[in-house]
Amino acid sequence: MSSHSAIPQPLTARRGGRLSGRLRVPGDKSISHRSLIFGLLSAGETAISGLLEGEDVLRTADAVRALGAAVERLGEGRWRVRGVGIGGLSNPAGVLDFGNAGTGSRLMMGVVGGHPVTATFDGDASLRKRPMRRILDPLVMMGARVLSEAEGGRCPITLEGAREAVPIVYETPVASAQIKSAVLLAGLNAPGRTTVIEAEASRDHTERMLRHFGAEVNIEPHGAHGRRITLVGQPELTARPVVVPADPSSAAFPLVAALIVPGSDIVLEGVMMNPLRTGLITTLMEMEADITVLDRREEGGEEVADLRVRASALRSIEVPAERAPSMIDEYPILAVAAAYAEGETVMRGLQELRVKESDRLEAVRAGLLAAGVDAEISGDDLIVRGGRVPGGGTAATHLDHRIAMSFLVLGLASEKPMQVDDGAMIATSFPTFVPLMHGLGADIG
Ligand SMILES: O=C(O)C1=C[C@@H](OP(=O)(O)O)[C@@H](O)[C@H](O)C1
Ligand SMILES: C=C(OP(=O)(O)O)C(=O)O
Repeated sequence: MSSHSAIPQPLTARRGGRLSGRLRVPGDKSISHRSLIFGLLSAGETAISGLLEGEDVLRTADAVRALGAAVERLGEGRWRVRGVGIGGLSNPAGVLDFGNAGTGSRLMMGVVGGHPVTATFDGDASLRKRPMRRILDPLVMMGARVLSEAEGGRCPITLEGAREAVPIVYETPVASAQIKSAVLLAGLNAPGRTTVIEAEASRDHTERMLRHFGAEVNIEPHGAHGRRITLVGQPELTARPVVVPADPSSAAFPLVAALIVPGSDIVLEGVMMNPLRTGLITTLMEMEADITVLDRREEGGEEVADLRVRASALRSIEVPAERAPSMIDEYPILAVAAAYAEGETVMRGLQELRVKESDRLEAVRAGLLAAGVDAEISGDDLIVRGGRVPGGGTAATHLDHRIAMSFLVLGLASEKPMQVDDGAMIATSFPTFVPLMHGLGADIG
């Protein structure tokens, strides 16, 4: 078990003056995990810049090292991975401890599942609750064996990878980039074509990176919103430089803070605008948020832009279920924006929120109630009745970084201060959150 269960760090946010200034949030977490993993699976030296140095990603760096790569930190966000190439993994000496990270653990299960190595995956109390059958099922079809697992397919899990991985055609049971990526990563060491079909398109960073490192990937539309992705197995992956853009899921916190704190005017620099990640921006614009997209450009194979955000009178809306994959991690902070929007906001189709770092549907509802905001869960939908935000309570974070940051943002504009019971997990995805928010003028401490 990792050190995450250490002493809780309560934090309080208070209403203050307007937020202003420019900031760049750290590198994208999804791309950071993947850059290290592709570094491991490539021949040669992968140079990474802008890597997110959050705890989740550092756990992936440790695992990549344990599987045989040389991983070096050269400076802030600058890392170098000397890979072993597909087929070149070694058996790790100890347990692979992924801490709080669903992405790191699940993607690495895919890597191990396609290789003749055996590894034990574990993590903190939150990760131990998360469902892993969704990853193990396709890997078993590809020839991997689950040697041991905790009840219900949970960590700790010992996985023996396939001696000779079998390529499969797999339709994911839920829109999940983690399931898709695990199958494709296992498919890298399988002869022939591995196909993943998803009914709703999930983030495509794995597909983009496969191509960037030299693999052949074919992507076709599937149904109204889905995709069919085919990878040609056993390519020669060659080390390529990776430039990690700023994480839109982290940018979401200062963005919503600027919308709800009266008089605010900020610029978020170089935010990744991959269309499979920008559902929150679309939704906030529908809520009449004043967001101007400036200087759209390309950085490291992804579209990025600067976002100017000014305080806005938000209005409530209905968010359709099919938008969920493009803003899946942003619902907690969207619920905070909804608390400040006049009227009833309905967010549909949020069943996947129940299996994140916490049950986010329930954690958001409970946190809003603690802040004096009327919120309700109806089936898989979340309903927030916004307008007045009294604050003055404590939100329970359940080892969930996004719950912690969301309710701290809420407290920047509520009538009374808002507390979170533990801010320690913020370091998993956005270790500089508190100092960057201070830089804008926010009162969090
Ligand atoms: O592939 C990824 O990098 C991620 C996929 C999403 O999870 P699911 O695949 O479970 O939806 C997301 O919630 C997570 O933060 C990052
Ligand atoms: C769901 C998340 O991450 P993971 O699945 O990697 O733990 C998240 O960062 O919101």
